[in-house]
Amino acid sequence: MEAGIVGLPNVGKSTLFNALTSAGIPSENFPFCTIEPNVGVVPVPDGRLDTITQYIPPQKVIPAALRLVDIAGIVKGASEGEGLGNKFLSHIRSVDAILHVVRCFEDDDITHVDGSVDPIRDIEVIDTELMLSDLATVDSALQKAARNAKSGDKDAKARLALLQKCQPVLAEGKPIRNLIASGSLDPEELKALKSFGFITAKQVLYVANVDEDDLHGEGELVSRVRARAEEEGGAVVPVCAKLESELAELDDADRDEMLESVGLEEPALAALARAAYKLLGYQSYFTAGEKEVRAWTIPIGATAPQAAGVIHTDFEAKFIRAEVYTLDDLVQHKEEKAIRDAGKLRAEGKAYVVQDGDICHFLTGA
Ligand SMILES: Nc1ncnc2c1ncn2[C@@H]1O[C@H](COP(=O)(O)OP(=O)(O)OP(=O)(O)O)[C@@H](O)[C@H]1O
Ligand SMILES: [Mg+2]
Repeated sequence: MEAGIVGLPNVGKSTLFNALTSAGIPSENFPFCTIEPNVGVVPVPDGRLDTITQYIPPQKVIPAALRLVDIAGIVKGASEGEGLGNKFLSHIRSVDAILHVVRCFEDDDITHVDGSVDPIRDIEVIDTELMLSDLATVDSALQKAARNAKSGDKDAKARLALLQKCQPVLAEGKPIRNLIASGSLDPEELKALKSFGFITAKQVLYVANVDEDDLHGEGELVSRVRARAEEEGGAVVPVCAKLESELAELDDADRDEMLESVGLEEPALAALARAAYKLLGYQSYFTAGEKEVRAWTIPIGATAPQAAGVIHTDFEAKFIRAEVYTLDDLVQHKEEKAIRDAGKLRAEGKAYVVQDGDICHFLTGA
C-alpha cells in the first residue's frame, strides 16, 4: 500500500513524514523546503503479530508496510506551473491513497503561505489544483482516445466513453471520487480508470496537524475538517506532527513515558494506518512459521488465491488449497499441531474469502 502526502507548503508534511519514517529529511520553517520527492517505508503496527510470535517464535517478524511519498508543497496555480507543485504531482499518480495534511495549529512563528490558519480554504486550494491537474490529464487523454477510437477498436471506444464521463465532472469542479461514489461506473470502467492515474480518483485521508494542546483533535479547526471529510466519505486523523517527530527520536521506554505524560495511548502512526486500511477497504492476514511471521495486506473480500497472489504472483494461478486457522485457535491450542489435532485447521478452496486476521498456509502446484 502506498500513500502520497499532499498539502500546502509549510503545513508539516515533511515533519510528519520524518516522524513516520525516521528518515531525517529537512523540515524547516520555510515554504518549499522539500523539492525532490522523498519516499519512505513505515511498518504498520499490529498487536496481533505480537500475539502470534508468543506462540510461534520466528527468526524474524515482518509487519505490513505503508510506503509514503512526501512531495513538495502545492500552491494555488500549481497545476499551471506555479510554485514547485506541478512537476511533483506526477509522483503521486500511482499511489493508492492521498494523505492530505491540513494545518490546524496556531503558531505565529510558523509561516502560513496564505497568512492565516483556515483549514477549509486550504483544502479547497489543494483540491482545486488536483482537479485542474486531472483536467489536463483528461484533456490530453481524450484527444488520444478520440484518435484511437476512429479505427473502430472496441477498447479505444470504451476508453473514450469513460473519459467523456470524467471530463464534465472535473470541469464542474468535482473530484473523480464523486463519480466513483455515485456508483455509475461498472467494474470494467473502474478498472480502466486506474490506468489514467487521476489524483482525484483516490481516497483521501485528512491528517489534521494539530496543536500540542489539542492532541485528540477536539478543537474547532479539526471539527471543520471532520465535517468536510464526512461530506465526501473520507476520514480525519488528528496528528501533532511536531510531537510525533519528537516521539520518533526516543527509545521505547522514554516514548511510552512521554505518550503517557501527554495523554496518548499510542503514536499517531497506528491510528493513521488503521484509518488508511479502513478507508481503502484493506485488511491483513498472516503467515506464520519458524522462519518468519508476517502480515500481508489484501482488499476485504479477497479470495484465498488472490491472497496467495500477494505473496507471489504465481501463487494465484497455481493455488491448490489453503490451510487456515484463527488467532483465537492459536491462543486456545498454543501450537499448530494441537490446532490440527483438534480439527480446527480448516482446508479451504478457491472460493474461500479470506477473513481479517486469518493465519494461512498456501499449498500451490508447479
Ligand atoms: N503541529 C505542529 N505545531 C507546531 N509547529 C509545527 C507542527 N507541525 C509542523 N510544525 C512546524 O512547521 C514547520 C514546517 O514543517 P514542514 O517542513 O514539515 O512543512 P512542509 O509541509 O513539509 O513544507 P514544504 O512544503 O515547504 O516542504 C516546521 O518548522 C515544523 O516544525
Ligand atoms: Mg516538506
